[in-house]
Amino acid sequence: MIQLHAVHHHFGERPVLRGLELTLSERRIGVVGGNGSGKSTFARLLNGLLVPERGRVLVDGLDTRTHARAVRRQVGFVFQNPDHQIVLPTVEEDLAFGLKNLKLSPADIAERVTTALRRYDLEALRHHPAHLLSGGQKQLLALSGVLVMAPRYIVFDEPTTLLDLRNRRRFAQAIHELPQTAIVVSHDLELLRDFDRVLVFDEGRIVHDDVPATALEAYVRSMA
Ligand SMILES: Nc1ncnc2c1ncn2[C@@H]1O[C@H](COP(=O)(O)OP(=O)(O)OP(=O)(O)O)[C@@H](O)[C@H]1O
Repeated sequence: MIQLHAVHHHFGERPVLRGLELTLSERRIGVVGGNGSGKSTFARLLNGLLVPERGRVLVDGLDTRTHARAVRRQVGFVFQNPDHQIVLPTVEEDLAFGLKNLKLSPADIAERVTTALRRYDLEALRHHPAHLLSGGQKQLLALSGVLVMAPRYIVFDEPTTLLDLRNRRRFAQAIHELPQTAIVVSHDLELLRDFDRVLVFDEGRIVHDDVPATALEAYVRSMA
C-alpha cells in the first residue's frame, strides 16, 4: 500500500501539489489531468525520486524521505522516454546493470536476465545495441529493466506516448499482464479503461477519484 499524507509541493513560487491525502491499494491505478496539473510530480514522489516539501509518502509503511533506498527497490519507475532509462550498450548488459548493484551471484543474474528477455521476445536481441532498437522494443526493454529488479509496484509516466498503435497495444497488454501493482500516468485514456481506479488531477489537486468510467467521463467533460 502507498499512502500520501498532507503532501504539498512547490517549484519556486508555484504550488504544484496541494494537500494530497491518498491511500493507493488497487492493482491498476490510472492518473490523468491537463498539462502541468502535477501528475509527473506526483508520480516521482511515489518512489522517492522526489520527496515532498511538506507531508509524507509511505510505501508499505516506509517513508520515502528516510528509507529512500528501500523504497526505490520496491517501486520501479518507467519513464516516458526509454532513452532516459537505457544506460548500457547492449540489451543484455542493460538488463544486468541494476542486478549487479543488488550483489546477486552471476548465475542468478544470468537467470533473471534470460527470463526477462523471454518475457517480451527480446531473446534474439540479447547482444543487439540497445540504442538501435525500435521505439516499442526500447520501451519493452525499459520495462524489462524494471521487472528484473522484482519491484512490488511499478509507476509509469506516460509510457505509450512515443509508441505507434501496434506497440501501444502491445505495451498496454504488457501492463495488463503484470502481476505487480501499476500506477500509470497517461493521456491515453483507452489504456486506463479497464483499470480499478482513476485519479484526475487539476492544478495540483485530485478533483475526481473513481472507477474509470466515471472519472474519465468527468475528465473529458472538464476538458470540453
Ligand atoms: N523540476 C522542476 N522545476 C520547476 N518546475 C517544475 C519542475 N518539474 C515540474 N515543474 C512545474 O510543475 C508543474 C507541474 O508539472 P508536472 O510535470 O508534474 O505536470 P504534468 O501534469 O505531468 O504535465 P504534463 O501532462 O504536461 O506532462 C508545471 O508547471 C511544471 O512546469
